[in-house]
Amino acid sequence: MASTLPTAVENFQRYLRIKTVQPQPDYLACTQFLKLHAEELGLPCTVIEVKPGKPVVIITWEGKDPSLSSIGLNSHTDVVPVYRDHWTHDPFAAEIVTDDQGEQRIYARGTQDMKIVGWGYLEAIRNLKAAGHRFLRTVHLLFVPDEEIGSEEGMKVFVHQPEFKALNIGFMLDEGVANPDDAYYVFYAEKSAWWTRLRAEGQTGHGSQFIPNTAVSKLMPMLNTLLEFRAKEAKRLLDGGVNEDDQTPIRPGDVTSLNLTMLNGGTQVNVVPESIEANVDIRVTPRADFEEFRQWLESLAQKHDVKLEFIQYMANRNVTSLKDNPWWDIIQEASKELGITLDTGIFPGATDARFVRPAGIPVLGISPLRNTPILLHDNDEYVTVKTFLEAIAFYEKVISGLANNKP
Ligand code: MET
Ligand SMILES: [Zn+2]
Ligand SMILES: [Zn+2]
Repeated sequence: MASTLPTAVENFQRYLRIKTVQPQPDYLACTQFLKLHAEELGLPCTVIEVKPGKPVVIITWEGKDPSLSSIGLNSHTDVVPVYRDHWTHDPFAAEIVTDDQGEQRIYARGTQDMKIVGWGYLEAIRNLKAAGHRFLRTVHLLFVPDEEIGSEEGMKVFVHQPEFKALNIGFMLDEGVANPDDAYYVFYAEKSAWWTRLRAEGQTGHGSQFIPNTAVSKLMPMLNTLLEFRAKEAKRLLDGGVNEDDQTPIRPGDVTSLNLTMLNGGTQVNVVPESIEANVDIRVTPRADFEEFRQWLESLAQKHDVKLEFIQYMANRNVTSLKDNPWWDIIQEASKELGITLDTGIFPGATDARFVRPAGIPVLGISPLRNTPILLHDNDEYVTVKTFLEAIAFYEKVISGLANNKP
């Protein structure tokens, strides 16, 4: 039996169906869609091309006192690729399927990361506006490109442009991650992504011979050392100890993670490869000594005659303090009223907040996903309709509070 879905859910499905999937996101369709909804809302929509074909879409709801600093509601529009064969549902159909608990699940790439956030903001604004509210501060919805590939033509550049400065953002919300437990995670800092390319060159020859000095014999020992380090950090997390400096329990943001994500080399099975390349996704916790860790990596590379290059490198210690932070107080108050528990920590991945915090703007990362398995970048990514509707209610409360924060 077909049940009627709230319009908000149907809109969300439409947003999910836009293939903003890397490496060739359909930003054109996405921008048109956002413009259409801005028009429906009666709100001005500005499109700023950070680089040709890389649009930042800003929907603005002006406050009663536009001279006050504004509220930025940030979300990226791009999503990561899928392994289609491993999905049981079309990742871009946004099909709704009822699960064993009777919950309606919306399956689509980007449901969790992070279209639920962007669309949650938008539907919250729609409801608030329809209810006749008008707030003190201006609210800007920012839909930004290319976060999933490092933001080189996204927030990383935009944050330095005059158009960003003109938004006069005093506080920003961005993404977090789903929590299998009954609380929303709130992130005040994040780990630094060091995307590392390792390349070894060596002697080639016949695959039947014991060729000395091969590329593989150089790279492998280095990779093995890295994987040992990985196991040590994983164990530290699993053992459930405490952080030395402040005695808080060790969480994913408090350890350095590392994954060998790409391995390339070789031309034919019986030819010893002249070169081999490994890409390693390293996420360094802000609790680590960046300089010391970097030196360790570089000395390892040197020892094994491996070339090391950082394709993405940030030594980011920027933290949004939760002490004496009125924005945080407002979020806590709103959550309390809704009976939603918050759990604070350091984000294990990277978000656009790492470019915004250094501009002196406090940013908190929240994805309103509780009692939800972590499926970002994974197969069969989904959120439930119930979760999406709760997200809208959460943002309504939070946005009202933030936008009415008296100076
Ligand atoms: N958000 C993505 C990630 O954490 C891309 C960030 S670019 C370092 O992998
Ligand atoms: Zn994301
Ligand atoms: Zn992501």
